[in-house]
Amino acid sequence: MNEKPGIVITGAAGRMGQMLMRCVLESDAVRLVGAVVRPGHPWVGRDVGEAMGGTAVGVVASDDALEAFSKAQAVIDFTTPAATLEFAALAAQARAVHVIGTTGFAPEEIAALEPASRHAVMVRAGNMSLGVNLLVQLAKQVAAALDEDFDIEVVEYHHRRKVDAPSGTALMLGEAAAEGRGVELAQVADRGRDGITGARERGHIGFAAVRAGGIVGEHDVLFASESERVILRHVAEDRSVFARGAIKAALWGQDKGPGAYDMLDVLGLKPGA
Ligand SMILES: NC(=O)C1=CN([C@@H]2O[C@H](COP(=O)(O)OP(=O)(O)OC[C@H]3O[C@@H](n4cnc5c(N)ncnc54)[C@H](OP(=O)(O)O)[C@@H]3O)[C@@H](O)[C@H]2O)C=CC1
Ligand SMILES: O=C(O)C1=N[C@H](C(=O)O)C[C@H](O)C1
Repeated sequence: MNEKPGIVITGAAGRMGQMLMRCVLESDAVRLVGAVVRPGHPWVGRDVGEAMGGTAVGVVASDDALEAFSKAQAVIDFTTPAATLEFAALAAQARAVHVIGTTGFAPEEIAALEPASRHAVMVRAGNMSLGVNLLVQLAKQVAAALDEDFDIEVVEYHHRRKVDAPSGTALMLGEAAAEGRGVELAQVADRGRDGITGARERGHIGFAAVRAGGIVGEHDVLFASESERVILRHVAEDRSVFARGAIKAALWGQDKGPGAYDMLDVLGLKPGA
């Protein structure tokens, strides 16, 4: 390919959608070729640069996802589980790399993404930052090194508008800790404690979610015994860290075969890579 890969952003008017468009427009490696918004959205037919309060960039927001995807080499999608399921089928039809940052999927929705990944590259991660993906590996290592005398708790902090809990990142960290311990997260997860819960069960992995103000995203993995504590912590300072990771994934996917991948693949952090 002698041209920079063309990118379509879905959920273009959203918090991540706007950040993604800014980062794609600033990038020397990719170009913005489309922006998809919900049918009936006030941005339909408007130049997205102007819609974001700036100057025109020559890309008009559309509610026709398939038409937009057919002109693109990659679709970057931070929307909702229902929208992402629709976009997965359309991205596969257009043979575009589908980078999925959306979180809050039910297990059956994750399973429903699989058919699309047989036809095109799909990269999905609850967090696209380098730091969190490193932390995932560290959480696994620490969990493997410390026995069940250490209770594991994942604590996450996000802005007041976040709609899903635990965060996608918290679940990635919990999965990694469970893997390090050699257990199934579903068998040991404590989610949503309230009321007379009884004492904490040995070996369980707890989750707690704080929602307040404009917090971009912070995650702690706490390992606590009776006599000491280890805390692994990541703080996202601004949303561009997620957007830059997603662009990296879109570029990485250009020469890969169809399949389901994650950011550990993109960043070369998979054990044995
Ligand atoms: N993996 C990662 O690194 C990160 C993941 N995220 C995740 O990304 C997702 C989005 O977050 P955020 O940007 O804060 O949320 P927003 O609510 O700000 O944005 C979501 C956007 O998706 C749009 N949308 C929903 N359905 C459709 C549809 N069918 N067609 C077109 N557009 C649609 C919404 O439009 P409307 O308002 O009209 O409904 C909205 O503009 C969340 O799941 C979040 O957890 C966030 C940051 C980092
Ligand atoms: O909704 C958000 O904002 C974020 N969502 C992701 C998650 O659910 O982990 C990633 C990041 O923490 C911001």
